[in-house]
Amino acid sequence: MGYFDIPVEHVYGQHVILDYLASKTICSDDLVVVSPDIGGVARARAFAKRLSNAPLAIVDKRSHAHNVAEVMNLIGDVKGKIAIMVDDMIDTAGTIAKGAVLLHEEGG
Ligand SMILES: O=P(O)(O)OC[C@H]1O[C@H](OP(=O)(O)OP(=O)(O)O)[C@H](O)[C@@H]1O
Repeated sequence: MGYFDIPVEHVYGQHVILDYLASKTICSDDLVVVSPDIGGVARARAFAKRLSNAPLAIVDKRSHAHNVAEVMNLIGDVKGKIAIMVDDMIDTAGTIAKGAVLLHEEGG
């Protein structure tokens, strides 16, 4: 698969998380799935569809100039909801942590 010269199987963990959330019997009206950046929208949307078609919200990070702090805006409504952020990887955890702060500020 690109970077390897041996056979590689891509193992998805999504069904484990979906089973866990199903075990919590949370009404889908109380959920919102959040993409922590624009690049993850398709992934988060696919996850939301599998979660009883839960609504979607998106964190839009913008930096208006080099070395200027990012401005984070939320597209969608998380107020009073259980927000589930979906991303493909964590490195420094900056993306997911800043996203969580924003969701909290927005009432999620
Ligand atoms: O834990 P962190 O250090 O924040 O890194 C993880 C983030 O980096 C990647 O996104 P990227 O910044 O490449 O943006 P993209 O997915 O929109 O291309 C990845 O999709 C995560 O969102």
